[in-house]
Amino acid sequence: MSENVLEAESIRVVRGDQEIISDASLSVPANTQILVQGPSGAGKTTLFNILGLLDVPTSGTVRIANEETAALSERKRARLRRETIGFIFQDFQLIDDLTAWENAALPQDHAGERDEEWLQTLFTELEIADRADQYPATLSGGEKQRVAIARALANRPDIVLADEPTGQLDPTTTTQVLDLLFRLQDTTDTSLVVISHDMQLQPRFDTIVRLEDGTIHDHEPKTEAKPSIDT
Ligand SMILES: Nc1ncnc2c1ncn2[C@@H]1O[C@H](COP(=O)(O)OP(=O)(O)OP(=O)(O)O)[C@@H](O)[C@H]1O
Repeated sequence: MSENVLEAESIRVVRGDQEIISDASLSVPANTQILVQGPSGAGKTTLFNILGLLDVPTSGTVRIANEETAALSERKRARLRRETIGFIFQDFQLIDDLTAWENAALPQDHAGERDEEWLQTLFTELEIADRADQYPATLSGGEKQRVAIARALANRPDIVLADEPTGQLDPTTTTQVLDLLFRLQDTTDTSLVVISHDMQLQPRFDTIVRLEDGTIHDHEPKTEAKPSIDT
């Protein structure tokens, strides 16, 4: 049995006549932080969608919780996604007519079971307990992203995938949101995979992977954590 929470192997993605990802492999061990960095147009969002089971590759395999996902029905993929992955997006993707609390509870509601105590812990840790009844339109960008972090962790996922999570935040708010995200990542034993073009995020991560022209070029592990990347 592999100890990796996610393994992507030989991923190739072709859309129309364009090869967006040529041959990318990524292993994500439990409780690690990985930054996938690359310039605009490198294929980061495409890779994010593949790793998060939101899209399927042209070829290659994605295993999550040791489950090979290629042959799964859309229903089973959705269930695996809900049970094992939390998502954070650049534009927050909160639902306007739900309160902060209701937005964060959505993954639990989809799974059929509310855990109000865990939600309360998340809101307290993220310092938004006093914002629970507010609607997204009345929240700042940093508060919206903290609600999105609560939503990502609501079902205690093995892995949190974040696509440019600080892209709409100013530098001070970026620091605050990342501090909270890393603290929760550590206390929940979740693996965090952040996809971003922002070079300033680098010093905070155990492992940095570069995605360029659809290919993963190298990785720079800074600690004993052992994510392995092959090109
Ligand atoms: N469905 C699609 N059909 C055709 N081309 C696509 C499709 N999706 C993405 N592309 C192209 O693939 C390339 C990579 O896109 P992607 O959004 O994954 O890059 P990115 O690294 O996330 O870029 P950015 O940082 O600017 O958001 C781009 O040239 C894009 O136009």
